[in-house]
Amino acid sequence: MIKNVGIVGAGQMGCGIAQVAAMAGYKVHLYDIAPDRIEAGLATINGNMARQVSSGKLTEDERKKALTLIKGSSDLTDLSPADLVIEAATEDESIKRKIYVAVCPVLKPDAILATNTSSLSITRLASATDRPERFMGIHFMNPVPVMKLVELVRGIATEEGTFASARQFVTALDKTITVAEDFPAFIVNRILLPMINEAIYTLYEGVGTVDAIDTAMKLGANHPMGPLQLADFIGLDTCLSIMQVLHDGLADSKYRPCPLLVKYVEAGWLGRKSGRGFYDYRGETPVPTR
Ligand SMILES: CC(=O)CC(=O)SCCNC(=O)CCNC(=O)[C@H](O)C(C)(C)COP(=O)(O)OP(=O)(O)OC[C@H]1O[C@@H](n2cnc3c(N)ncnc32)[C@H](O)[C@@H]1OP(=O)(O)O
Ligand SMILES: NC(=O)C1=CN([C@@H]2O[C@H](COP(=O)(O)OP(=O)(O)OC[C@H]3O[C@@H](n4cnc5c(N)ncnc54)[C@H](OP(=O)(O)O)[C@@H]3O)[C@@H](O)[C@H]2O)C=CC1
Repeated sequence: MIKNVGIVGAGQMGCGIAQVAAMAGYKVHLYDIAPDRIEAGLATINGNMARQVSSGKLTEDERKKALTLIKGSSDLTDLSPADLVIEAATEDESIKRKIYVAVCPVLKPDAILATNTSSLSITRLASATDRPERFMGIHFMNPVPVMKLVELVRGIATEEGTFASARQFVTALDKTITVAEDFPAFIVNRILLPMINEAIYTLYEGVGTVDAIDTAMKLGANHPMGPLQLADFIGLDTCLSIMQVLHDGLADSKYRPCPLLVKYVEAGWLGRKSGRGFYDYRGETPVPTR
């Protein structure tokens, strides 16, 4: 029975997962290596809930109750009471593997460890843990409080009890589950990221400007965000990592990351989270960078 949830990584996804878990009544501990990340994350969660109170989706009492359920620290041992830990750190296999090596000795023997990875092999990540049978992918979508879908992904060793507990947890968050097999980038990103990468090629080849491409897809295909706006929202570092996993894992040149995407990431232009990507967010309204 899951009661205590630990989250590793207080970025946009970790904080979103913390928010929805606390709103469903789970006790949440948010861990990040950087204490300022945790502070900023808790402030974002507070702001999101305050907005929900103003729009009448949440009462002030519910907000206060949910907030008291979330604690944060940079001390890994605070994850020891967790029945389920969801790792939502940077999309980099070596970072995730190091986290598992550090976190496993702290956890209860029967605790479940899950990853929110967008693309990496669950079976390969599981091999860096001491509990492959209690390890799986629980892949939330961004923004977590708004998006209904969660992909569940089993590794080769994932036990049925682990899967059933994850299903029960995600259902309690009022999300809809889809099951994906353990192939690079699963279902959503296998389809979405090549589209985003193609939009970046469209920009790179001068077929259209940032504004033309995003307007075309918003008004011409009824997408809520243009693909370049969405890439900035996801994070260009994450988009590049997913394309690299698709390219390496499926060995097909159609997944070649666009050189312009590589250049933006090398510049540290990671999208909204760093203040600049295909748009510049440092002013009052986002301005296209091309
Ligand atoms: C990379 C991966 O591994 C997988 C992925 O996640 S891929 C990305 C998947 N996500 C998408 O494709 C998102 C596409 N975009 C959208 O659906 C919409 O633009 C959107 C839901 C993000 C915003 O919708 P919108 O109508 O333009 O904005 P807006 O009216 O301001 O917001 C709608 C609601 O969402 C909430 N919201 C918007 N952004 C939010 C955020 N970042 N965090 C929390 N809540 C947010 C708003 O507060 C608002 O809630 P209320 O109705 O309670 O006030
Ligand atoms: N962005 C998206 O749309 C989606 C992302 N995901 C996945 O979720 C995960 C997180 O993505 P997202 O939240 O966007 O990324 P962010 O960059 O917003 O957050 C990642 C967080 O992990 C922290 N971190 C890095 N190394 C460690 C470590 N060793 N221990 C603890 N924390 C660490 C980072 O800190 P610092 O910045 O200080 O390095 C940062 O706070 C990734 O696996 C991503 O693929 C899944 C669905 C959607």
